[in-house]
Amino acid sequence: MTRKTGLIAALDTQDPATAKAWAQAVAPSAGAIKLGLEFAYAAGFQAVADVAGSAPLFLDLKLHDIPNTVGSAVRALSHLRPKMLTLHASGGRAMMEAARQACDDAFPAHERPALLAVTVLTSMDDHGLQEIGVAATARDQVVRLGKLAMAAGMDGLICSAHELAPLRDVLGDKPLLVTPGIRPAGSQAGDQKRIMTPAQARAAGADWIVVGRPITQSDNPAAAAAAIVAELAG
Ligand SMILES: O=c1ccn([C@@H]2O[C@H](COP(=O)(O)O)[C@@H](O)[C@H]2O)c(=O)[nH]1
Repeated sequence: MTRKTGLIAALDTQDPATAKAWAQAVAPSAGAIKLGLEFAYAAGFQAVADVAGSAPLFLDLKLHDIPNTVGSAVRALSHLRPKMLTLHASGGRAMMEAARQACDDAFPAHERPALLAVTVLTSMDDHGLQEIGVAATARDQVVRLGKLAMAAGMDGLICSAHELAPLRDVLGDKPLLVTPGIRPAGSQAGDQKRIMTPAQARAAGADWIVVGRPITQSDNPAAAAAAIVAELAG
């Protein structure tokens, strides 16, 4: 199956004016903008709504709490009409099912966000997993949590590009697979551990790649985003 891989630009800042400027800069290239914990905590949800006004919103709040609280949080977020919303698969089946139910209740059918379960953060490697008591490799843990998330009714998964092939082998074409940890050749990995270039992620079968600092910390965010999209098309 041939996939078209889209770009989601991660706008990690605390400043609404900066986020708006970046959103405008990447608008010709990005299929969605990602606002997450840093921006929501610093600027508030009205600012999230303002910045997202003109672009599809990937709301990366990585919900992780007891089922009742996560379900209520999904209901409380419904006015933002995100295109995608994240939660942690490690919160377990009942938590994800509560999010699914809340989403189906609180959103009109044609405006339901894709619920995406974070499997293993792309900043973690096998050693980092061992430190928190997970003996499995990152790859095996991603597949284990990916299967659980899809059984709990999630629409897709957040994973690194390294796990795309094993996930497709086990879960097929249905899940929306979204990969942060993307670094164009020559850019700094920073805190990301499981990385690939945009072209490698596309070849591996990503539906979306998420790119933040290589765009926002460049001298020209519009050109950086356009170069990534050109790499995806090439
Ligand atoms: O496993 C995950 C889940 C989410 N993220 C988010 O993606 C962006 C990546 O930003 P970069 O600057 O390109 O590293 C960031 O907002 C994370 O919160 C992730 O990196 N890994």
